[in-house]
Amino acid sequence: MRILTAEQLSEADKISIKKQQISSEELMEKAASLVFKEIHNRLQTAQIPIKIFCGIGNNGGDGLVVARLLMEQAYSVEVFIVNYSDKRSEDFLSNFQKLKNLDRVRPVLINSETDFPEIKSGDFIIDAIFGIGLNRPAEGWVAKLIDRLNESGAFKLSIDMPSGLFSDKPTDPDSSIIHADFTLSFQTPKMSFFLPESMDYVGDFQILDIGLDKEYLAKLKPQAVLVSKGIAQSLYKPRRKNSHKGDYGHLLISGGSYGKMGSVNLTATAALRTGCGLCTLYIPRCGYEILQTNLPEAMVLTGDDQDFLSGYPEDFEPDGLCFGMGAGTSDKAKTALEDMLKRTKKPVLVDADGLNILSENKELLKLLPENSVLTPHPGELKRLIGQWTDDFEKLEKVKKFSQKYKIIVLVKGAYTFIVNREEVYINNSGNPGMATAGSGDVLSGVIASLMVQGYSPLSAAVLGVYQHGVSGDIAASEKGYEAIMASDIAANMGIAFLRLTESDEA
Ligand SMILES: NC(=O)C1=CN([C@@H]2O[C@H](COP(=O)(O)OP(=O)(O)OC[C@H]3O[C@@H](n4cnc5c(N)ncnc54)[C@H](OP(=O)(O)O)[C@@H]3O)[C@@H](O)[C@H]2O)[C@@H](O)CC1
Ligand SMILES: [K+]
Repeated sequence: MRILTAEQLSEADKISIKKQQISSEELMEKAASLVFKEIHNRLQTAQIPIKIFCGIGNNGGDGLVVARLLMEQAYSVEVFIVNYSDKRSEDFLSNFQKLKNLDRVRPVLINSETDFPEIKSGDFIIDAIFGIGLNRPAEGWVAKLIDRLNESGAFKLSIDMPSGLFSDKPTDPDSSIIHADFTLSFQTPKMSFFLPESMDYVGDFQILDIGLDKEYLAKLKPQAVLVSKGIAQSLYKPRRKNSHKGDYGHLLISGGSYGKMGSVNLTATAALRTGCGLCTLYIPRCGYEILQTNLPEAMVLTGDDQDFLSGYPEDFEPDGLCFGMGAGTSDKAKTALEDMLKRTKKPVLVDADGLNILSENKELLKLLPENSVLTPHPGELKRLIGQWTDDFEKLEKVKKFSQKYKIIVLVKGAYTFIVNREEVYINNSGNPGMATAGSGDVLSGVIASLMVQGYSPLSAAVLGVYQHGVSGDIAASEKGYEAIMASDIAANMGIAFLRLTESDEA
């Protein structure tokens, strides 16, 4: 699914109206009917008090249509017009008239704080105050109304956007923003739904296809692409019957230090569970027995230092390299990374302490082969690219960093972003149980394994992040969030691949 800006969507709105020869009022009726259907499906005419707060633009117009449709089904509905301006939109006005024509309804105008209704925690609030037309923070009594709705404890459903939240630029966290429990949004998800600073305002969300012109939408450059099962399936390369382990690549994983061999174990297990043909581990000597005993499927080479990574194996040509987990940031580990980068032209994956070494020795960034993959979590990212003022600036900085060094950069989080120069992919699989020690080590193993199996680094990153999330979702369904350990994510990778190749009908 492609993520578009407010400007692109309102343009698509106009073009669709023209091409489909419908009026904007008909499009509003269609969009709002879909919202009504979702509510009706869930409430099944339950007589709970529904309070709809409508602005005076088209988002408010949507709210008025939903109000009318709910009333036709005999729901208990009160309508409040948040009368913040006299510039009422045409479609608002025609739907306002239609609503007033129903004799049971008396929409209440809110012009100041004294007009605020009482809101109880058992109310069901529909928020149609502002949508994608928001162009400045909510102010004055409108801001106070938003705060009041938030404090009420009532369930809040936002139409298109939580009111007060910008869709594609930063919103001041001190401004008043509806804290929605659920958002029903039109046509495409919006960028702010996925960013750590704003995602909590959105609650759970669902996208309603209001039928904007597909041909036109396809031509637009998206802000980002939301990775779906379909995209993951299109990247997947089935294994051929007529093949042997040499066809699936030889991965070298370089990392570990005294007390941190578990990270290498996790990365290697994940890599093997993701299907690479061969896996060699390059580690300090203290890890030799540990890994040979724990993971007989992997081969082990050691440097000459007992406790820290050092040097790089002579006369060794793997198909791909993965560096950093548990490696520490000692001078020896730095030299190990430098030696590795000087010896290879193939894209590498650098994670964890490898990223910290790069942050402390920025000159090494220039040695990264083109299309190498970096997998920082927010702390590591900050050390690499410097501080940012908000999530949108962060993303711009990551894009520039990716362009400058010609590399692929992940921004790990609840939604992991995969940034390849100007292109951004957002992953939607996974769950909060995966916020656990070693989860990142497993992810590195998955992506690096795909890289040596002939996937392009970008495909490996997109498919790897998606599969890592699916595997975590399988673990969560079996164990619950709290009990997930990183090794469970590696262990379920096989089922995650079975799920990937299953059609949805099956
Ligand atoms: N595009 C689509 O695909 C479809 C869109 N549809 C619906 O239309 C919605 C967009 O409607 P919209 O453009 O009329 O804007 P909306 O969000 O109702 O705001 C109204 C006006 O408020 C104003 N304003 C802004 N900020 C303000 C502030 N802080 N405080 C006070 N005033 C402020 C500003 O006007 P201004 O005062 O700046 O002239 C703005 O124009 C969209 O979210 C969806 O629900 C569907 O019906 C069909 C398909
Ligand atoms: K809204």
